[in-house]
Amino acid sequence: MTLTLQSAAALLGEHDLLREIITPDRWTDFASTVSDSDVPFAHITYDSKQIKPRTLMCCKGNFKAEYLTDADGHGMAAYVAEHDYSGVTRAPGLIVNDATKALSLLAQAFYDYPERELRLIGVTGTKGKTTTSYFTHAIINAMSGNKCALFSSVDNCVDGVHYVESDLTTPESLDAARMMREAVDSGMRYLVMEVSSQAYKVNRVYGLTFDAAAFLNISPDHISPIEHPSFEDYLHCKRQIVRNTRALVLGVPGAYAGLVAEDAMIANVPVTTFSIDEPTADVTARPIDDEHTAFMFTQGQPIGELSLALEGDFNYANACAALALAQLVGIDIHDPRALQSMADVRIAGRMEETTDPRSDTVAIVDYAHNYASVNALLDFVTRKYGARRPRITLLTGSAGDKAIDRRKEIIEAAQDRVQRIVLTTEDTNTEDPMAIAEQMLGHVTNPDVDASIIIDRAAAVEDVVAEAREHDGFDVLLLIGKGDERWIKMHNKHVPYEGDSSIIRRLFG
Ligand SMILES: CC(=O)N[C@H]1[C@@H](OP(=O)(O)OP(=O)(O)OC[C@H]2O[C@@H](n3ccc(=O)[nH]c3=O)[C@H](O)[C@@H]2O)O[C@H](CO)[C@@H](O)[C@@H]1O[C@H](C)C(=O)N[C@@H](C)C(=O)N[C@H](CCC(=O)O)C(=O)O
Ligand SMILES: Nc1ncnc2c1ncn2[C@@H]1O[C@H](COP(=O)(O)OP(=O)(O)OP(=O)(O)O)[C@@H](O)[C@H]1O
Repeated sequence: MTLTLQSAAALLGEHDLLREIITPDRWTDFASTVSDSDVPFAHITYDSKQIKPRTLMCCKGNFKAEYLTDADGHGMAAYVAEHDYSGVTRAPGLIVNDATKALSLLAQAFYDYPERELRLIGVTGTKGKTTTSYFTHAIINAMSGNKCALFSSVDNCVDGVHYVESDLTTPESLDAARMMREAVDSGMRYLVMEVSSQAYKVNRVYGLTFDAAAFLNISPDHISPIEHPSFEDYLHCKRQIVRNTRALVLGVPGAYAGLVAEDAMIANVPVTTFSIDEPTADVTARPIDDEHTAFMFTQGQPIGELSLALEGDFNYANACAALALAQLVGIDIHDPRALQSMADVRIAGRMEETTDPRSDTVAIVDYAHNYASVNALLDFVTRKYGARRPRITLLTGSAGDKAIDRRKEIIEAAQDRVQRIVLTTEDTNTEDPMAIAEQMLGHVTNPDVDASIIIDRAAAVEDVVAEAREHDGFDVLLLIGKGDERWIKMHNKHVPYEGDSSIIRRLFG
């Protein structure tokens, strides 16, 4: 399909989004009466700085009229917006009820519906989206000759070769449609994508139907003025994936899993359950040794044994979800290559464990940054190292401007299970890092925990390593929340940072 003003108006009309078309001379319902309405658009964008001749400009979010001041000079052919901008442009405006929904639909049309040429897999949940996406990607690639694209919060890959660091967990709808077209043109036949609650909140996946989607788990997170006003809103947004998929993979037992199963029943969507705790689930994994270094996977009958490079019981749960997803898009998960494809998957900054050659110390760099993940990480440490009675140090901060509850929850998850807490800078953005650290310190109520603040994150990592080296005994250092990221978000900018993983590599040699 070639997108023109006429076809755009028709599409928006079909979805009951079009209010009217505004030109400087008159307002109309009939797109065909607008000049050049049958001439295809050459470009589509949501950023006025990208306008070129014959661009369809989609104005959404905190858009300001002044952004369009030079738009006519740059060749804007038309705009889509919730407001009338005829005061600053002579281009026709498609005025809509909801600009983000319009953007998603128009982007899919502009790029000729690439999602219809891909088997689409979506992964949502509070924790495990990235890991499950990587596992699913690995299985499908192994079984399809590398024909699987990936959109994740770590990076995106549209051609099976190049991985590009991503900005968002779920890309803006227009970027997603463009990357899906690139993926199809590069020969990809599958796409695995993480779907955040924000993606549904701001319509980044509006109009997309997944062939298979996973609802992994849910726990309170992402509640803040710029994300979700309440847990109810967060869960409601995540639940939208159920009615936008042809088949659902559901983690059980789990908070609200019953509600999500009801959603699926109402939407007539078949459910495949997975679990490492509930033996009656469809896909399960059970440890085969006391150390939990390998698990047996089953789906009615045994699938096989697997030892993951990514340790932690929760990663075996993520692997169950990945198997179920892959099967739903036609992969034979009983072929041993499917299971083994996950064995060596590593994700930068997740469960990276390094032993200090100079002392009895293990450092784990991980991306845990809320109650559920800190708890899961500490379960792992207890299981693996508990018998050695380690002195556990948690180095953490918490993000600024968003997910405010994490500041308390991280401390609550950790304070009765660690001996030392060092509070430091995370992506504090427009907030003062010291203020966040002090808030977190204020939540420490266990008098036995030695808690303090070292604001400079690199210095904090160096300090906890030095402390462990001086300590006479076994130490486990948990450096969480930044993974392998080489920047810290401050005042809306990415400020270069050496990275927790690379500081550990430098110190441990
Ligand atoms: C709340 C939210 O979803 N915000 C996203 C949204 O911003 P927005 O539409 O309000 O954009 P804006 O930056 O205010 O600007 C308004 C519009 O003016 C345009 N503009 C701006 C300047 C100019 O000169 N000309 C111009 O046209 C911009 O391109 C934009 O389209 O659209 C932008 C891209 O189009 C996103 O970058 C931005 O994400 C912000 C940065 C963000 O951090 N979002 C977080 C909360 C988020 O989405 N997180 C989730 C993960 C969390 C989870 O796991 O649930 C995620 O999926 O990443
Ligand atoms: N199934 C799970 N249950 C609990 N914790 C998990 C699970 N999977 C991963 N984790 C923990 O959460 C951290 C982040 O994992 P991952 O990146 O896969 O999740 P995510 O949902 O993509 O997270 P985010 O939305 O914060 O980017 C891991 O480093 C680990 O500590």
